[in-house]
Amino acid sequence: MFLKGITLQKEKISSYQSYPFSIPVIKSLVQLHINSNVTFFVGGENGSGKSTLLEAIADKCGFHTAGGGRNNAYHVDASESPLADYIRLSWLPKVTNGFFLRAETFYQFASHIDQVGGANAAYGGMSLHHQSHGGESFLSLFQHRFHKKAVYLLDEPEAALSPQRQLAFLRILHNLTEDGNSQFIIATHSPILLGFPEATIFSFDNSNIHEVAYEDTDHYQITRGFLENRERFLYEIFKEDDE
Ligand SMILES: Nc1ncnc2c1ncn2[C@@H]1O[C@H](COP(=O)(O)OP(=O)(O)OP(=O)(O)O)[C@@H](O)[C@H]1O
Repeated sequence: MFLKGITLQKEKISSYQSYPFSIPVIKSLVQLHINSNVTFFVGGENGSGKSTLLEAIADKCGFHTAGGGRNNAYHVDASESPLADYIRLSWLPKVTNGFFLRAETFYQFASHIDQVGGANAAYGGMSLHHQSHGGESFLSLFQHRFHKKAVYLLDEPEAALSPQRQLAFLRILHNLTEDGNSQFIIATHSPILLGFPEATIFSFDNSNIHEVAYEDTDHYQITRGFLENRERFLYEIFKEDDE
């Protein structure tokens, strides 16, 4: 583990009226202690601030905020992270290797790798575009590039992964983190990814960031309820419309 904590430097903030400080979880953030090699950010409600915080961490790490590593300043407009200047990262030890990946920019990222001749061993020996759709190239990236002491920041990686590939991704996550050489922070809505053992899950619901057990997440409970009794579940939600 490398990144141990994130502190909001409140003394620098002059107003909480506008983005990003108007987001409840950012407003209430003091310090977030990271204590696992795999940390998840979840929020039942959309727009709870997960991407905002992840992007600020990426910016602070020096990663391209459109998604990518330090040397991947490819042409997708990097968004300014208005939060980055207001957070402090605590490291032990500090690492500079790593990667920020956003599902929606993965396609552009694959193009960039093609352009710079990146279809080499680091990416599985073939163009990412030629590896049957996003899902496979995505896994190829994890398998071939993620092997150094590094911190990886992933925003909804499940968007490019089928359920089987999410399981394959869990195996890669296991292999990369068991020796402590890699650290991941992942914003996700996937009940499969969240099931990674010994991960810490931080919920962004109810206006503050707090740790939750896997079984207590909405993602687990809703998926379980749905799969266990789909007919009943659907009856209940359709009934709400009819009332
Ligand atoms: N650049 C911006 N300027 C102003 N408001 C923004 C900006 N980016 C995001 N927001 C708003 O900030 C809030 C938090 O957004 P964010 O994308 O961080 O949430 P999230 O938890 O990642 O959501 P989701 O689960 O839908 O991906 C949302 O209300 C969003 O509309």
